[in-house]
Amino acid sequence: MKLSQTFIRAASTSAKADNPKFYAMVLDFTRASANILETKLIDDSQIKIGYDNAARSAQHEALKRTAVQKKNDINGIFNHMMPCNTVLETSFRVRMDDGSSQVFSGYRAQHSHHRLPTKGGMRYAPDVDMDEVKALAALMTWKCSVANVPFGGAKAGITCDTKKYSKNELERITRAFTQQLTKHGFLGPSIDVPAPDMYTGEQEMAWMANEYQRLNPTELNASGCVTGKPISQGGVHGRVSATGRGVYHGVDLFCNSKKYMDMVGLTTGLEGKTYVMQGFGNVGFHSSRYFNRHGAKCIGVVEWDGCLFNENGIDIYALDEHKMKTGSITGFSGARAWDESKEGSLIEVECDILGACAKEKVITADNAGRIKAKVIAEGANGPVTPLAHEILVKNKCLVIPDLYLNAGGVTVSYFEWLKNLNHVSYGRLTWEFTRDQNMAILQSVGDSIGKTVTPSADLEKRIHGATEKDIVHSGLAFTMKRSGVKIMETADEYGLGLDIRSAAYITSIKNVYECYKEAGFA
Ligand SMILES: NC(=O)C1=CN([C@@H]2O[C@H](COP(=O)(O)OP(=O)(O)OC[C@H]3O[C@@H](n4cnc5c(N)ncnc54)[C@H](O)[C@@H]3O)[C@@H](O)[C@H]2O)C=CC1
Ligand SMILES: O=C(O)CCC(=O)C(=O)O
Repeated sequence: MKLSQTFIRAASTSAKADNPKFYAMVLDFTRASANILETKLIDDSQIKIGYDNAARSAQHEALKRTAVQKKNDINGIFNHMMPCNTVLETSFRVRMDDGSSQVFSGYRAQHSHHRLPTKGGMRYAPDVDMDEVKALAALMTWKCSVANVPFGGAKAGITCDTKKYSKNELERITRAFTQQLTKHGFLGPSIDVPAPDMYTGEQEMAWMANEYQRLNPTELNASGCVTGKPISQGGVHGRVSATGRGVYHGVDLFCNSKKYMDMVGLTTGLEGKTYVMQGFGNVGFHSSRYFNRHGAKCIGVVEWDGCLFNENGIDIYALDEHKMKTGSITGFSGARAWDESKEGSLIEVECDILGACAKEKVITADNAGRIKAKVIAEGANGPVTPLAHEILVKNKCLVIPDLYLNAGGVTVSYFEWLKNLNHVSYGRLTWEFTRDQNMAILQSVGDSIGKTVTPSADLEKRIHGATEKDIVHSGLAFTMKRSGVKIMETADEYGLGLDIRSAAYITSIKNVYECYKEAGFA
């Protein structure tokens, strides 16, 4: 039963070359799920809910509305949730090392203000444009919502090829953009908080934080204007590897579900599974680290300038060293070069898991039918188009979607932001207290049995309170597990089978919808 004509999957309109505009593609996924949710929301308003629930009076109101009125109520909110709320496009001039100057285009899109600050990374790439930034900002809203991270979504980008600029030039570009964001009200710990994304990292975040602090010298919480900073600038332990670590937790959760593994014809667990990794940057490398640590084997790596294959397994640490030294994965001696012009695309080889950790729109209707991996891990944002998604689900491939799977980064960014607002690192206040308490317990046990009880070597290691790293890792693992289980429940409730993307979007849209509905009109 489809009550809404408003949200119709638009994939068919982008069928010809399957190269949809990125923002249209995210809208397409969102609307398809909003469509499914709308029907359920209308039906659900007939169900009796508990007495102590604040929603009860609202539900009584809803019971008086006709189906058409309810549909209009819901669509009124959905229509507000779809577009980007505010966007900034700015051009700014930067002095180059040789004394000349160059003009750059920078963008920031804030998709949804239902929670503030808005949050999302900042990328530097030659093809960055407003469409891309808007798409990524919208994805951030759905990502934060599905992971229960209390931010609205945003994203920034500068159109530039980082390989062409010196470190000093990159610093001036970053500082100039920070000035633009600040001047136009698109940056601040309570307004909008960027983080790393493609071709940006701790260094760019440090420059941004420093420039913002320079412009706002009396702002107490200034360091919370950006996350992903180095520890010395108020960063948190574990942010650099957080996205990859989250990718591992999400993949591990699904790979340990007998139900999902039966659906795709794999045994449970990560142990012994083979994988190909596309994109060997921050997300790809750290995902690989955790996959390997839990027994999976990397047989292929795909980068923009070359591919590597070794069916016996690639030493990803040695490869990382090689990439750090040479700037490329090519020429690595621990695997053979894979020639895509003769051997076909490496992402299409036989393997259990394909890590899509490079960029958007890499799996389209043109190659989706040839993908042999049983699980696709969307570490990147938007790697699969809507048409490709339909083909993959039909071919019994489990696509673990971006909005859930790569939410580890923003989750740990949330922890960093909280640390900045609290002005104290995690664990500092309880470190000694926990040790004293544990020693007192051992003393008490010893007194009651009349012996001296000393801590074992293992207990000695953990006798203090949790470190910042322990807390961050545990908060991340909990978040990924809780959101993953919730998505699985939604998939069951709506009978979605392997369409986990729709399950994640439905879960996420519902949270944002409820937030807007209960907040009322301004
Ligand atoms: N860094 C983070 O915390 C998060 C990143 N993401 C997403 O993950 C993806 C990757 O981001 P990062 O790892 O941070 O960027 P990165 O810049 O560290 O790494 C990207 C890697 O992909 C490679 N690459 C670029 N184009 C490629 C192509 N056509 N084929 C194969 N490889 C290609 C690059 O050479 C680079 O090694 C992006 O979609 C980003 O939006 C998502 C969530 C958080
Ligand atoms: O850490 C953050 O705030 C955002 C990370 C990000 O850009 C993303 O998840 O795509």
